[in-house]
Order: sequence, then structure tokens, then C-alpha cells
Amino acid sequence: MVFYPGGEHLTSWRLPGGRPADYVTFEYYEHFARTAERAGFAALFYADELYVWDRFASGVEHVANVRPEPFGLLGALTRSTERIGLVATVSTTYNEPFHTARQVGSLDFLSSGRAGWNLVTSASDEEARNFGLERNLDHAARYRRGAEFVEVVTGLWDSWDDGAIRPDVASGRYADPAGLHVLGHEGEFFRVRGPLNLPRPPQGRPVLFQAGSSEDGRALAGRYAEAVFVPGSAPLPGAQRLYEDYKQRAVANGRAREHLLVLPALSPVLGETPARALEKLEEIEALTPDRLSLDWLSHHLGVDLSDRPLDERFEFDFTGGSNQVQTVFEGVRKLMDRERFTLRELYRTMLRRRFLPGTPEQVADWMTERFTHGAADGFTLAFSSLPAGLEEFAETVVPLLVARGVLAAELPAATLRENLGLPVPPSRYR
Ligand SMILES: Cc1cc2nc3c(=O)[nH]c(=O)nc-3n(C[C@H](O)[C@H](O)[C@H](O)COP(=O)(O)O)c2cc1C
Repeated sequence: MVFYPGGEHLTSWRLPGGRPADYVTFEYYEHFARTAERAGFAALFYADELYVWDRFASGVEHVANVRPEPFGLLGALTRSTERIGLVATVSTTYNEPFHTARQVGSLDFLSSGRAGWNLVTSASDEEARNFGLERNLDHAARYRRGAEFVEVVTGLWDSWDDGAIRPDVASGRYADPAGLHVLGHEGEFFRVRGPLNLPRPPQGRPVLFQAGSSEDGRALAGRYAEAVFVPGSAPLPGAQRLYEDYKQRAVANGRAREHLLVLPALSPVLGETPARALEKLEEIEALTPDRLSLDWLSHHLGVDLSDRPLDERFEFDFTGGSNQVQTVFEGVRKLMDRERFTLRELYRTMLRRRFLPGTPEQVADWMTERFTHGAADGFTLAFSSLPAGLEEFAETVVPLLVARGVLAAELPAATLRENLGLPVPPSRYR
């Protein structure tokens, strides 16, 4: 389950039952984590970015921009939960791998093997400006840095052989020097000697999640990721092709196809009838000012569109490409290749297509079909409203999935790796 504090829609925080004043209180998150664990979710993935969305005034005025940083929060949640995986978002562009190896490795110890990290490359210039740069690294460089980052982090986790640290009070021998490995990494972006001041984590390596469907993003996933978040809105044949593409990339990198899990994003909007579900989605949309939706599209296309007419046919020159989230940029391009849109129709379509309105049965059918027809190994649930969307899903859709035998009634008390069916990777020095 993915969560932005207020929910998946730009203005989900305005929905009835929302608690926008509580986004920095621990109890708010503890309630989600416990509800998700009871419902049998394998992991709670905490989304994060390193900036306030203030390129446009509407972003500051209308978007819930505040949240705690992941490691303090997930560390505290290790005490409130027992089985659910805890996945922290880490920007490989604006972190150092030594810090990340310690943070994620420590979370793995504190949670007894439930840690994961979501590798993001950070897509906004606003983030660059918080770290001494005027502009973000270009897309390809971000992904090269991401790949090198993974090599360094996993290398640092292998610093100590299992069993090398075995304190013997009588002899005064704390560790066996033969079991220590100094990484000595020198690459394009990092020089890291190592070793890490932490033993090898309980899972060997905490589970690596990743999102990003650009060519560079898929290449990185095929090489390193163990679970990948992919857009979920494509019709079944497209979703199957995407699924197979990731599996083939894993195989091309000498990995087993089952060791890269493909988890399409799903944002259900549930109603007792299909009409009621659609009405609920429209209620959410009605809470989003047009200006904010327009600024959202401007952000993703990298051009301020505020002086363009909203209700005339919209034309856009895509040849300049994007240094932002390419998945969204390409999504707009493909949509406009197929159909004509006004600007208003375009942002409405883009913002709507990530949501699946339906009855609990329809949503369970959709999930079951994808799961059993080679399009998903699981799902990344991003709820349109919180906490209500999660509670409603747990009460209505989860029992249907359990009854159909596609979801276990309870999460076994095990590591995140075991719950996801992933093997423990051997140390690179073995
Ligand atoms: C389900 C999902 C969750 C994501 N969560 C985050 C996040 O928490 N922080 C972030 O900076 N980017 C997040 N992203 C964005 C991706 O990490 C990535 O930067 C983006 O998809 C752009 O990659 P691309 O240019 O390869 O398409 C998320 C993407 C998806 C699909």
C-alpha cells in the first residue's frame, strides 16, 4: 500500500473524514499501519519528496505539502506493528549511499527483517534547489547515479560476513577481521571506502522497490529492482505487455522472472453501485480548483500553460522531451496522439485515469483478472481518500479477495522478503 498522507488525489485532504491537521502526528500513521496490517497488506510504502510544490501559487495554497521524513516515522512504526513491511522512499539523487545503507539497514534490524526501500530519482528542479543545484540532473544521469547508488548500498550491506561479528567476552574478541570487507568503491558519482558500521541486515538486503516506466527506469528495474510500481490504468492487453516487458528485462539480466514483482498502481473509489462510485469520484474532482489541475499539467509538461484558453483545442510540441516524470509526459503524448482535447478535457482525463470507480465486486474482479492473467503479481494501492478509503477497502474488497483465494487471510509473521516470496540474496563476497 502506498501512502501520501492525505490520499492519492491532489485535494483528497478536503474529503469528509480527512484529518489534514494531523499529518505530523504519529497516531495518524499508526492507525493506517495497524489497519493495513490487519487487512493483510504485505507492506506499507511511504511516499516522499524533498520539496514543497511551490512552482505555482495554487500548489502552496491547495496541496497538502507537509509530512514527516520516512525513517523516524517508520522506525516508530516498528513498535506499533508486527508483520507488515515498512518501505521508505529514498532519493538516489539527493542522498549519499552510506547514509542510506545505514538508515535502511538499521530499519531492517529494528523491524526484524521488514524493511524495504523505494528508489526514486527525484524529478523536480525544486528538489535540486534544496541541495545546492539550480536544475535537476538530467534524466539519464539521474538513472546512472541511481544504478551506482544501488551498487554502493548493497556493497556496504555486505561489509560483514554473517557470523563475523560474534562478541566473546572471555577472550575479548568482538569480530573476526577475516569476515570484514572494505568496499573501496570509486565510480562516476561516488567514492566510498566502507566498510559499513552495521552487520549484514536480517534480510541480507532489504527489499528494493522502484517506480518509473521510462526506458531508463525500466532498465534500472530489470537490473536491480525486486518489486516495481507500474501505472495501473492501461487496459488488460497493455498491462500484460508491460508486465512481460519487466519480466523479460529481469531475465535478460540473468535473474529469475519471479524475482521481479510487478505491482500496478490501483486507486479504487468504492460505491454500493457503479453509479454511486462514479458520483463519489466526481465529488472528489469537484474539490480540485481548475487552476490547480492546470498547474499540475504545466508542471508535468514543463511549460506554464496558464495563459492558454481552457476550452479550445490544445496543441503541444513534444519534441523538446521532458526532464520531469517521463511516464506522465509520455502518457499525455500518447493520449493526444489518439484523440483531440481541450486543455480542460486533457487535465481532467489525466487526473481521472488513475482512479478506478466501482463496487467492491467490480474492483475485486479487476484485481483478480489482472492477478490471474499475467498482468500483476500484486498491487500498489493508493487510496483516493484517507483514512476512509483504506478502511472501506479492508472491510469490503479484502474479504472478497480472500474468498476467491487470491489473498491470504492473514499475513504470516515473517520477513518482508518471505511474505513477497523473494529469496535472500547471497553476499557478493561469498
Ligand atoms: C506508485 C508510484 C509511487 C511513486 N512514489 C514516489 C515518491 O514517493 N517519491 C518520488 O519522488 N517519486 C515517486 N514516484 C515517481 C517515480 O519514482 C519516478 O520518479 C517517476 O515515475 C519518474 O520516472 P520516469 O521518468 O522513469 O518515468 C512514484 C511513482 C509511482 C508510479
